[in-house]
Amino acid sequence: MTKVVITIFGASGDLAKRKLYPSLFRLYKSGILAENFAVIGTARRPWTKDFFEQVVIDAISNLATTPTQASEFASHFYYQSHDVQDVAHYATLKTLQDELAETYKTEHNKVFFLAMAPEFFGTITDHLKSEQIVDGQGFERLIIEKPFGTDLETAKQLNQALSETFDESQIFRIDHYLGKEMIQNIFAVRFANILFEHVWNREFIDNIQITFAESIGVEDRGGYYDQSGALKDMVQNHILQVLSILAMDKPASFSSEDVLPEKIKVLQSLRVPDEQAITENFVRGQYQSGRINNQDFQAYTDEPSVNPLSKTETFASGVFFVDTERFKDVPFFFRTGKRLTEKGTRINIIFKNNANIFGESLKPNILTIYIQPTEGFSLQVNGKEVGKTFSIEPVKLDFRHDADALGNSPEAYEKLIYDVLNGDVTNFSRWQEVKASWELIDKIVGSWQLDKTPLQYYPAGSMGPTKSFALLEKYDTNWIWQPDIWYKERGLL
Ligand SMILES: NC(=O)C1=CN([C@@H]2O[C@H](COP(=O)(O)OP(=O)(O)OC[C@H]3O[C@@H](n4cnc5c(N)ncnc54)[C@H](OP(=O)(O)O)[C@@H]3O)[C@@H](O)[C@H]2O)C=CC1
Ligand SMILES: O=C1O[C@H](COP(=O)(O)O)[C@@H](O)[C@H](O)[C@H]1O
Repeated sequence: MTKVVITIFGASGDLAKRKLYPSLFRLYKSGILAENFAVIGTARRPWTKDFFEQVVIDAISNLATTPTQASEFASHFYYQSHDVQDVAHYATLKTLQDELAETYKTEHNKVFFLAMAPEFFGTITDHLKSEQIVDGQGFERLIIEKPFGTDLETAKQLNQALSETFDESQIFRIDHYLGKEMIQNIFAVRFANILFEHVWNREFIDNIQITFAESIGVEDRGGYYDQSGALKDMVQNHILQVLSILAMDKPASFSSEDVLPEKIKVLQSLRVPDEQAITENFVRGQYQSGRINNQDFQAYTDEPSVNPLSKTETFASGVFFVDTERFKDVPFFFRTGKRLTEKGTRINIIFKNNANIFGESLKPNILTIYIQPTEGFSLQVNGKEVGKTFSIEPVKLDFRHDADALGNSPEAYEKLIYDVLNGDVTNFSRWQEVKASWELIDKIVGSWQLDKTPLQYYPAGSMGPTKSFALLEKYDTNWIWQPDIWYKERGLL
């Protein structure tokens, strides 16, 4: 049971309501948060404690077993109307925090969750220090949301600002993909199976394919997204984090002290492409109007808050190389985009074909890690086709479940908040990782901004521009995964 006061900046926002309150409630139901915790919610709007409690109750209504359970949980929530730019408000916050520490006997342990626009992060942490809300008593941890900067320079400035108040071990940079069940499961697949551990290298792996496909568009986030684009929104953080887990060397133990340096080593070993390699090896796309599941969708440039002349990419694809002994010259292909055929987050590890005794070319072994919407693994292996003659056919060993149907698969945020309460930084991005990934992404963004790689258009409901398929053909391979509809349209299913 953790003793703590958690202060949420941005308590009236979307993230707080959709993710944070349900996650805190699950931790409450499982007893990790019990009597000795309180939550201070802050935002500018003038809510009362009663109103805030009701907001929290509404946010957890589908998770609570009884109304009493929901209201007991919500009674731990306190609201403080607060403009983060106004120093005077921090004095009131300090008083409330000290009172709650006494009332709930939290031993002055504190967590600060910055669930607001990143431009406020530095201001908040400065005031937390100057007004002695961070006072050196108990544990003091800071959780911050993405994006961590918009390029290397702004990321450095932000990091410098945060480090005036918190040291690196106190900063938890959220990448919610690191809280996903199947992303964490990559560690188990790689290091708990002798079957994979010894073949996880350039000698046996031909290529790795990472697909993070979304069928949604930019929804109501056009303003943010148009300044960001797929590369910064999904690749700089989530895809490179996942790649670092896939490519890392075996850590001496499964502790943050051993795991994180291995991940950092991968990100620092990413080959930085020159101009020519960027043009040849990376694809940027933007969706036009199209149909998904018999529904019409408008083009990206017609979305609200998007510049009608925007050249922002809603799709990014390419190939990364990790110059380590383990993976030198093995292509790590990736693609991610909005308004693609369907939501599908998965990783395919394609093994090399060995010389065989059967006199025919065989299909490769393929390990697929399904991240969402279903979770699980499959392994394509070759077997004998049933019958009198002897021929080989690939079969799939498949283990999958629907995370929602299972109902107890903890939300990524629940797992990550649990880690913060335990002071475990393993599933958070360290500054050196962020720095290394921006160094690479800045290079590509710079080239794209000069329009050296032409923007490719794709219809909503497709799997992105044809150039993304041509890229893999250049490397004598294909995207292993396509949605069923893709095969149907080509008469292959
Ligand atoms: N929503 C999501 O699913 C995700 C969000 N994120 C990140 O999380 C952060 C928050 O996102 P989201 O919840 O969607 O944003 P919202 O716009 O929904 O919420 C912003 C919050 O900040 C408060 N706020 C704004 N200005 C001030 C101010 N000057 N002083 C005090 N409070 C202020 C708002 O309340 P009020 O207006 O009352 O002041 C509101 O509570 C962002 O960094 C975003 O990138 C990351 C991944 C997913
Ligand atoms: O960080 C982000 O992630 C979501 C996709 O997350 P998922 O958990 O639903 O796969 C993406 O839609 C959003 O643009 C991006 O900011």
